[in-house]
Amino acid sequence: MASSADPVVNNFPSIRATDICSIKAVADESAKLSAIPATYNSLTDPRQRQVSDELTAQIPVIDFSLLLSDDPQLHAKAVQHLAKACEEWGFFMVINHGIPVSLIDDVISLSQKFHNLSDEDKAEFTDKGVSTPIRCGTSFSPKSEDVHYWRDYLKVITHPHWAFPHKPQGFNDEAKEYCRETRKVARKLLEGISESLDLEPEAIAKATGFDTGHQVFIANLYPPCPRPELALGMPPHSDHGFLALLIQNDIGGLQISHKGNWVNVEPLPNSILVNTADQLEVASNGKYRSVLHRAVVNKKETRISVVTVNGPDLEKEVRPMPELMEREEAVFRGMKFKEYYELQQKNRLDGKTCMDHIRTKPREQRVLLGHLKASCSVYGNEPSLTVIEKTNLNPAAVGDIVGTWISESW
Ligand SMILES: O=C(O)CCC(=O)C(=O)O
Ligand SMILES: [Fe+2]
Repeated sequence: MASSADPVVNNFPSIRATDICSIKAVADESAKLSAIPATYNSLTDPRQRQVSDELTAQIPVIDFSLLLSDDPQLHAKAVQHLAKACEEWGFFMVINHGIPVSLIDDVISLSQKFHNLSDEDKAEFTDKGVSTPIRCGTSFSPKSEDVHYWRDYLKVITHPHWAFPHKPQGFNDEAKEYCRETRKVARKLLEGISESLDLEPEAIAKATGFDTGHQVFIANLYPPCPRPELALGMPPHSDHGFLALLIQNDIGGLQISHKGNWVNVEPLPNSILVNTADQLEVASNGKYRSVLHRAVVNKKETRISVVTVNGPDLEKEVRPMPELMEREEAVFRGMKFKEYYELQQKNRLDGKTCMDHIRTKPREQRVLLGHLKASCSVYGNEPSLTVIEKTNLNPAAVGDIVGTWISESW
């Protein structure tokens, strides 16, 4: 096991993400080295590196054209598939989404070009706080972190008001088109998800102001890392809105948590990867749990991912849908989305802990964690199985909690 006492880690001068503009520049300079700064050593326990490869092929696939179908039976099938994907995985690949491949390719290559601009060229966009429409930086929230992440980011608030960097040339126009397209896909998916909860298709969008809602465009760059087994591009976390839509260059690195296992995501050609996010968990009253995910890095190649996170109106207070409350008890309290978003962005990214601020039933979780810790003389799949047996709980719920616990404790 490597630790900060490992000479391979320690022969690199200590670097804090607060003192650098990008990890890309550090990686470029250190390309021939075999070390990383100890401040980037986040995978301290080998158990955190375990991946369940056999689950990759089981990741659900949603055919978007069926969701749009005029044939009620085909549409109903698609809604059923969505329900299953949201309930069991919180993650799915969307095929036949209608977004041109050329647009996707352009957005990825322009995102890479943006990150390749010099530090001076990017200086005007340096992250000056969560409410700034355009901000670029490195890691996640460097000031609040003990350990940093091997990632540079550009984050732009693209809806309800459009803002975007004016360079490199063409980026603004292509991104505008892409953001519009992904909002359309996200809205349709949200309609299908609404239906799958026995609500009117428009119900969630209307109650939460989706049409004046918040969209963030995030371009992530993960440079090659000399010790990928020690560093993470992004730690385990869930996203803040309803649905996050992700595209990437040909390099893998996204992993999702499924029943306590980390699973590599291998996208189908031309698919868009979708994960359900925190506000959907709130609106569905905990039925569709936001998926815990992370980004791993590799030794040789630069990975680019582009995410649009599509959420409610910042001024709306999001709470479990009132129609669901006729038959259920609320497991979340309402919170203005602006407040939630700022909470999530300002702090250290830490599993799903941000949701603890709005849970009405944190006790249930603590009891579960107690069972889990007590039963955890083994690792991998077994603790979650033990907890499922002991508590008779929904395996997906246990998987989530196990994932959060793994990210907090290991
Ligand atoms: O790059 C990835 O695969 C994950 C990115 C991500 O989770 C995010 O930007 O929130
Ligand atoms: Fe994410």
